[in-house]
Amino acid sequence: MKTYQIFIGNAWKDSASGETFQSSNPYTGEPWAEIPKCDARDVDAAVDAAHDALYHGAWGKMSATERGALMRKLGDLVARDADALAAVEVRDNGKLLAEVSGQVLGVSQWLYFYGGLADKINGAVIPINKPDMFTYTLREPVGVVAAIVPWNSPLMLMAWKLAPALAAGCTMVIKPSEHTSASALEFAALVREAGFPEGVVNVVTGFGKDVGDRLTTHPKVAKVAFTGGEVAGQKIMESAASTFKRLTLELGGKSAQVVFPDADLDAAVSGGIAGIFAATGQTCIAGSRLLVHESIYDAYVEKFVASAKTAKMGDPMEMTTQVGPVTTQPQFDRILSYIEIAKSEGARCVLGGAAAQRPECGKGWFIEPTVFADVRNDMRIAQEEVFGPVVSIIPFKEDEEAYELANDTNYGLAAGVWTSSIKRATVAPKRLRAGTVWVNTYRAASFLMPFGGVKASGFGRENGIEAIDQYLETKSVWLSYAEETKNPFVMQ
Ligand SMILES: NC(=O)C1=CN([C@@H]2O[C@H](COP(=O)(O)OP(=O)(O)OC[C@H]3O[C@@H](n4cnc5c(N)ncnc54)[C@H](O)[C@@H]3O)[C@@H](O)[C@H]2O)C=CC1
Ligand code: BAL
Repeated sequence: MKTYQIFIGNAWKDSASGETFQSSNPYTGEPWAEIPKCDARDVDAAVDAAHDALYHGAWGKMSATERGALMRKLGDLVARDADALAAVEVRDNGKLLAEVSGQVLGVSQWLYFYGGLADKINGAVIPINKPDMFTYTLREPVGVVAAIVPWNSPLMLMAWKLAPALAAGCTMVIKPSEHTSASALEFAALVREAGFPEGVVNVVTGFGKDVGDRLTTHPKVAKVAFTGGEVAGQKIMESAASTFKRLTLELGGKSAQVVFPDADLDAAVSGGIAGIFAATGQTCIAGSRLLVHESIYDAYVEKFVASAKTAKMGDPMEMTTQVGPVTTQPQFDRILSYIEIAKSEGARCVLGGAAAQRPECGKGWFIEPTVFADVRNDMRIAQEEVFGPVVSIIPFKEDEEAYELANDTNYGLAAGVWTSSIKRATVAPKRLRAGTVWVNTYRAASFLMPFGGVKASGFGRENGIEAIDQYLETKSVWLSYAEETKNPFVMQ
């Protein structure tokens, strides 16, 4: 067992209560880490440290160029320790090392990119329509940011918030998921080593009801950046309302991949597999609905099942493993319950449909890659987020019907399109109501490309240059050089 401490004001501490909880390795089902169980007292200390760093400490006084340099140094340290960070993430999360390694190096990329942008944030001189006035805008940090992070890609989703927030000049309190707290605490050690002033980055661990709730109601927290489930997202919106916090919410999805009759079938099968079995289906952008044209439906289902059948399950540390365990016991139970719901609704299970009993899966929380065919879009399995390796394949006849089906969900995070027609490749992204549309590819991401959802998938955008705007306020400055004040009883 490894025992962790929380990180406040560049110092390691136990939780105020002294209590801890355990985190387990999803591959073995065994606990491996002891994590501090924080409460409102720890949150208050972390928020005070972040507030002081911004408004009274070194960070608020530092030039943007110096901030950027620190961020790039942190990026170097993450790259130096990438293997160790990835190993911690795999142990805690069960995600494949093959994917986690890329995500950890991505943390460096995000820090380099946003570090480079830090001193390119500028307001504007406004050529005002009034005499004897000089007017300009300042772009200032929004304040203390609470980053509430889920368990599916812990370090990567933390970096998507941390990098633009630090570039904007904000300070942060990070709350990782109670299921995967370790990697954020390992990362915090690098923040200190890089030489960040105390209080700029703080990490508190614990549960949504204790830590999350205090963070989202704390009067000194100006903004909450959240990735997670729809239910928690709604609660956060309600809590944040009392203190008018800015919000970015990146919630779930029920993303559709549309396979048109002119698609390259092998590529569309491979893209379908990438959409639902990568990360064991535990991604907000999982392509959990495959809408396939009726003329190629049977051929597609046959090829898809044949390909999914060969997926190698087992130890996520093995680079050849393709489907790892699900991250948490509650998630394991939830996925199995959705499989039973789908069966009871009359969906035809053509692959999997149970917990994996393979010897290579040991005592881990493994679910067989599961394929339901002949699903109707109004079934719960096609409407609700399962967050596991379970896909619904739905036939369609006309393009128009495909767009209607794809959009017929509360969510709007992502969509995929498979076609060789330039017309369809151009029309479909316009017709699909989603924050991201991939054409002849799926699940590509970059620090350069904005990411976020519409409808119940949330609002605000992470990544890309515009993500910085989510962490800035615009201040308008009016400077008069008039010789005399006009009538003071009317608007100037
Ligand atoms: N958009 C995404 O990437 C994710 C979506 N989900 C969806 O959410 C479902 C439930 O998963 P959970 O583990 O329960 O996710 P969750 O949304 O409850 O947890 C995400 C984070 O929010 C925190 N949190 C929970 N309730 C909170 C509250 N009231 N105030 C502040 N913070 C709070 C948690 O402690 C964790 O750090 C999943 O089955 C999946 O459908 C889950 C994780 C990531
Ligand atoms: N570390 C993920 C599994 C858990 O302890 O919830």
